[in-house]
Amino acid sequence: MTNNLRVAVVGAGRMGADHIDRLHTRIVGATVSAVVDIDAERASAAAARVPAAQTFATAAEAYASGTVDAVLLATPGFLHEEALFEALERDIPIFCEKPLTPDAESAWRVIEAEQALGHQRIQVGFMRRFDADYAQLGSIISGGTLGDLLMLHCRHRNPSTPDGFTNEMLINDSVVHEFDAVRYLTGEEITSVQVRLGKASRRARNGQHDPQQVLMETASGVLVDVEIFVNAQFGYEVSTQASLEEGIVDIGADHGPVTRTAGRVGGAVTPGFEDRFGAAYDHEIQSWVDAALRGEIGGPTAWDGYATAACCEAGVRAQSTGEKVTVTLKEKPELYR
Ligand SMILES: NC(=O)C1=CN([C@@H]2O[C@H](COP(=O)(O)OP(=O)(O)OC[C@H]3O[C@@H](n4cnc5c(N)ncnc54)[C@H](O)[C@@H]3O)[C@@H](O)[C@H]2O)C=CC1
Ligand SMILES: O=C1[C@@H](O)[C@H](O)[C@@H](O)[C@H](O)[C@H]1O
Repeated sequence: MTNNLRVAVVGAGRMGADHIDRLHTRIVGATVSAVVDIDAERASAAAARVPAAQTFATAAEAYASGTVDAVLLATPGFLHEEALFEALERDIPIFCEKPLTPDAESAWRVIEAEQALGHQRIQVGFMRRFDADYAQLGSIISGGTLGDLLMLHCRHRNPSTPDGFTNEMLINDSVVHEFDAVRYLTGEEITSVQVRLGKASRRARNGQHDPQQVLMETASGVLVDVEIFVNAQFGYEVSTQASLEEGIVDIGADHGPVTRTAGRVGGAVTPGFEDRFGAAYDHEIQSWVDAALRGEIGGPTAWDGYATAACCEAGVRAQSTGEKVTVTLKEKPELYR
């Protein structure tokens, strides 16, 4: 067995370039052997930092080069399904940035393809599971010392959105993280999703109604509310307050020194997800590489991708109806139990 995973990174945009940098500088046991992007300039710019990496316009060309043992997909979510099939056909370790796919039907097709392979190959990029705050909250909840979890109050605020970030993407690209985090923290599936649209910010673009309030219920009745606000200007915030029978727990406050001087008190606001979740991304990719070298996966599965895609689909429907939409999942296949 090799002790160096040669990785092709497909999609060298904001997230792909960040993963290339971490694979090249901080991750042990892997090298970036190929950078794939339809935009040749982007591919070259990202590969320039990694002398050993070749650039390609398509994943197929990278695979044909014979230099690829595993693939990291960081193209937009609507392109993941086809790329996943292509990689599953080669039976190589796959790290797929979230979302697995944007809707339940396409996610289920991926599940079926992985089942046909007979073993798990896909790890989905829900990095919050690798964040220290989330892990600690998870331990408090599962440890039971504060009694049962009753409610979760979540805030998910981004400073602004890139061009092309649609109203559906508030759910499919942003709240998809809360869908996974809620499933992770409660150990339960989400049974319904409702979206409330109130007063909108004048900053919202591309047909977005921003902010939105997303309400969920889990199988045992835990109630969750999320403020998703993607043009919040001030900076980045992903924080949660958990109400348990015997106490309240907060995670996700800005960290760093708080200085009191000249009659003022304050610290720095987190600018973006790269800073808030930098360590979590490092842990998730290291976990993927370590597991891939053993022929396993090291994090959220295609089932997690499917279950969250079903929630996204319900959320997008709820955006237009305002009604509570039930989330119905197919039976969990043996491969994911
Ligand atoms: N886990 C997290 O916190 C985050 C995850 N993401 C996810 O990462 C993925 C990429 O997002 P961003 O980097 O923000 O997007 P981006 O738009 O910055 O980059 C996407 C790249 O894919 C390339 N591309 C498009 N079509 C392609 C094709 N057919 N073949 C090869 N390359 C192609 C584009 O030229 C671009 O360079 C998405 O799935 C997104 O949801 C994004 C931000 C944070
Ligand atoms: O995944 C991410 C982005 O795609 C999304 O657009 C942001 O809202 C999230 O905070 C970030 O983690």
